[in-house]
Amino acid sequence: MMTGFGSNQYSHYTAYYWTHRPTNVTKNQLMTAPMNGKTCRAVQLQFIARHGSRFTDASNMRKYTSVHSKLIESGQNSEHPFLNTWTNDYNEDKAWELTALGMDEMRYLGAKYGKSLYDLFQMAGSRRFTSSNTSRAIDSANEFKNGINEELGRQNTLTPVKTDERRIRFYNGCPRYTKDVRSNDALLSQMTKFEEGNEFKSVIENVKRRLQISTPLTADDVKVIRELCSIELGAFGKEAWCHLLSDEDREILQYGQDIEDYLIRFGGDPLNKDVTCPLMKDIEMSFETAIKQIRANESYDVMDVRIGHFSTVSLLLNALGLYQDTEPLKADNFMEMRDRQFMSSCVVPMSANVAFVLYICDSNDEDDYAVRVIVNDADVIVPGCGSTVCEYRKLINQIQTISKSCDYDKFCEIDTSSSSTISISIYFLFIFWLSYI
Ligand SMILES: O=C(O)[C@@H](COP(=O)(O)O)OP(=O)(O)O
Repeated sequence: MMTGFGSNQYSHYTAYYWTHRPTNVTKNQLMTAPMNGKTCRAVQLQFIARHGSRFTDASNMRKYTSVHSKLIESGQNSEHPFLNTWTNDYNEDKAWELTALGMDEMRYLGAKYGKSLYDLFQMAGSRRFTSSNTSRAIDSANEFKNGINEELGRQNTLTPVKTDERRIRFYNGCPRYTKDVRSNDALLSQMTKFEEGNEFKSVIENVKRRLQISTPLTADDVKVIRELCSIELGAFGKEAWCHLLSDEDREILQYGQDIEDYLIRFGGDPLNKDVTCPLMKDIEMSFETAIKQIRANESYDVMDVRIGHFSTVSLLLNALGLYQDTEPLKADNFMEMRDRQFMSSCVVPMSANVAFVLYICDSNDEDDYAVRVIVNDADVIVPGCGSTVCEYRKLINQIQTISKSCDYDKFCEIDTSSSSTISISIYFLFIFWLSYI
């Protein structure tokens, strides 16, 4: 169960451990970092993550039953006998909820950061935990806390989780982004085209061949089979459904989903950067406040944890300029993009996370701070930084390209000027017609 199945290309439904194996850290491993010949000391952790592995939603749970019935009625062959005994045991009360694996992922991450920044968290200072208002995000934040507490040998003394939709699911409260990106059929047409193309058709034919059935299957049917494979693996450690698809089939199915995610949740539209404004402002403010309070010798947030969703993390990574491909993901370039940077199962699996560790390098120099950026347990170089330990000013410059001049409420307004121009023209035409008759 820990390692998943096959190539683990399950896009949104990839469990964290399947693409990022658990590793051991040593106590205080992140407490120091080198910068320009100095040894810097950790003073703050900002941690932003997608919630842990979860169950699917209720409507998909129902689709499981209809696809299973379709296969049974098609007279599927005897090579997959599990289909004859499989029952849909998914309880709709569990829709969207964390699985045991998801809780484990978040506890693991909490323990990992608790251990690698042990001395930092022994310090006085406040801890901030924020999540969206979904139970999977709140539960994940609590599991992360449990992991830290276990590592520090403490009872549950950390502050409670606060919910804040605007900072965590900033993309949900923005009418312009919804209209121009999420509901933009023209933008999403690349994904639809890919699902109607030859690669996708070959997956459908492969599944039919394995089952020896002639009943037509749809793109949605094979997507449900892929989801059943990953959900059953993640929730129950069962892999029977996975045998209906090959690694190549999964790679094609993932590309279809990655096209959609690239378009609406990553680099596919310029608005995808601007919409991160509330989160980017919050990250900047958390750094700036901590630095100001450190200088004033005051207590500050030594830990600032935010737990959200796929889009929280993917939009943040895109805004930081990470995992950028030179070519866009499109319906006609599957083969060229096989080694792409933006591969959702690796970049944004369940529990995907971005850690910013703030360091002070010279307490006599007010501006001498650095930040180490760690994505899914690996150090990354943010563009403009030049190295994995980044001078604070350089990182803030990158963040400020979005946070500095953004006016989120104004940005999110839908431009009605063209429709109002049409209304005014119709009004004057009507007046003109009245005066004419
Ligand atoms: O449906 C999914 O897989 C994502 C997409 O939703 P947004 O990230 O766009 O809210 O949600 P998640 O599992 O992270 O809650």
